[in-house]
This record gives sequence, structure tokens and C-alpha cells, in this order.
Amino acid sequence: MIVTIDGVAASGKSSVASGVARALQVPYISSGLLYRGATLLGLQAGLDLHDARALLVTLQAQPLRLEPLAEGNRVWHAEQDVTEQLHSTRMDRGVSVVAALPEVRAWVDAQLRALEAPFVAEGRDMGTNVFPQAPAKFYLTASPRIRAERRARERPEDVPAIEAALILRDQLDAAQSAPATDAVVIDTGPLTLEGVIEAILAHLPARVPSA
Ligand SMILES: Nc1ncnc2c1ncn2[C@@H]1O[C@H](COP(=O)(O)OP(=O)(O)O)[C@@H](O)[C@H]1O
Ligand SMILES: Nc1ccn([C@@H]2O[C@H](COP(=O)(O)OP(=O)(O)O)[C@@H](O)[C@H]2O)c(=O)n1
Repeated sequence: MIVTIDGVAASGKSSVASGVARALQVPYISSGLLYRGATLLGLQAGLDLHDARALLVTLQAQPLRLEPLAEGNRVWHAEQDVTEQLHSTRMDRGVSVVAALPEVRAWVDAQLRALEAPFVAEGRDMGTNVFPQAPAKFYLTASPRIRAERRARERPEDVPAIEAALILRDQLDAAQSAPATDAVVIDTGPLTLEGVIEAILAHLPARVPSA
């Protein structure tokens, strides 16, 4: 079984997916980390992030590997764990450029579809494009201000600056960020993190089928 949790930046996808996966005792997959990893490789190689061919050559030369651990996904580039380098405002600025490239999306989708179910997959288009057959789909929303206040706890920038950056990224990501028509949409604004996790678990069977 695959559970998909999509949503806009800082809506709570990773934290909620982690909690749901822990309750179901299955791994969770943060698809955004593969886009972030591709962006890091492009930046480190000094590439123009719009240059899909050069990015693919770099990705294929030394593939990125996503390691879905219960306590959080790790991203490896060859033998180096690059996860800690993937969450920054600079990375946020570049990743939407990379994620707009169809060739990079196809590369990420192939990595994701090679994973063995059951798992929880979070991102923007898990329930629409990558795993449309998933039997349980959720889409998280919250106002830009609420999302900025949450993210401000993790970043040095102030709330207004983070809010503006989130609104811009929402626009840049719009093409791949629509909820699936069969997704349960949850406004996480009024809910605690635990409340969102419980709301999702209430829609799921107590035990997840292995296939
Ligand atoms: N419903 C919620 N209420 C309060 N804080 C939340 C909620 N959901 C997530 N958070 C917090 O908001 C921040 C962003 O959540 P995260 O899971 O990283 O979002 P995303 O993966 O969508 O970017 C984290 O610090 C997380 O703990
Ligand atoms: N399935 C996905 C996941 C991420 N992305 C892109 O990757 C970026 C980073 O995704 P993320 O989930 O790590 O970002 P946050 O929502 O956690 O801020 C997003 O802003 C999108 O540009 C995507 O296009 N499709």
C-alpha cells in the first residue's frame, strides 16, 4: 500500500508523513529531497540550473541515493551524506528552477517508482503524477503566514521574509502542486501536528497491507 501526502511548502508534509509512517510502521519518502539533492549537485558543479542536459549528466555520473529512515530521510552523494546541506534559503531559491525541468522530474519519478511498497510518500505530485494508483491520498494546506511562522523556527530569516519566499515558491511550484481529485484536503492551520497525523490515520486501515 502507498499513502501519498502532498502539499505546499511548510504545510507540514515531512513531519506529518513521518508521524503517519511511524504509526503504520512503514518507511516514509520525502520526494523533495531528491530535487534538493539535484540542486545541490548543480550548484556544486557551477552549472546553470536551467541546463537540464548538464544536470542529468552530473546526476548520472554520481547518482544521488535517498535513504528512507524512520527518523528522517538521508540523501547520499556517492559516500557523502549531503542531507544537512539541503535545507536553506539558497537551496529553496534554486530547487524550484531544477524541479521545473521535465528531464529532472522524470529522473526523480524513476527513483521513486523503484521503491518497494508499503510506504508513505510526501511531496507535491505524489498522488497526481507519481503514484496515481495510491489508495489513500492527502493534501495539506495552511495560510502563507501560518506556514512562515512555522518555518521561522527553523531558519534565520524573519517571518515576513519567509512568507514572501513561500508565496513565490508556491507560484513557481504551481504546475506540479495541485491536489489529486481523490485526495483528502486538510487545512492544517487550526490543527496541531499531532492533530493532522490523527486526522490522516482516521482515514486509514489500522494495519497497512504489505503490497
Ligand atoms: N499542524 C502543525 N502545527 C504546528 N506546527 C507544525 C504543524 N505541521 C508541521 N509543523 C511544523 O512546521 C515546520 C514545517 O513542517 P514540515 O514538515 O517541514 O513541512 P513541509 O515538509 O511541508 O515543508 C516544522 O517545524 C514542523 O514541526
Ligand atoms: N514531488 C515534488 C517534491 C518537491 N518538488 C520541488 O522541490 C522543492 C522542495 O520540496 P520540499 O518538499 O523539500 O520543500 P518543502 O515543501 O519541504 O519546503 C519544492 O519547492 C518543489 O519545487 C516538486 O516539484 N515535486
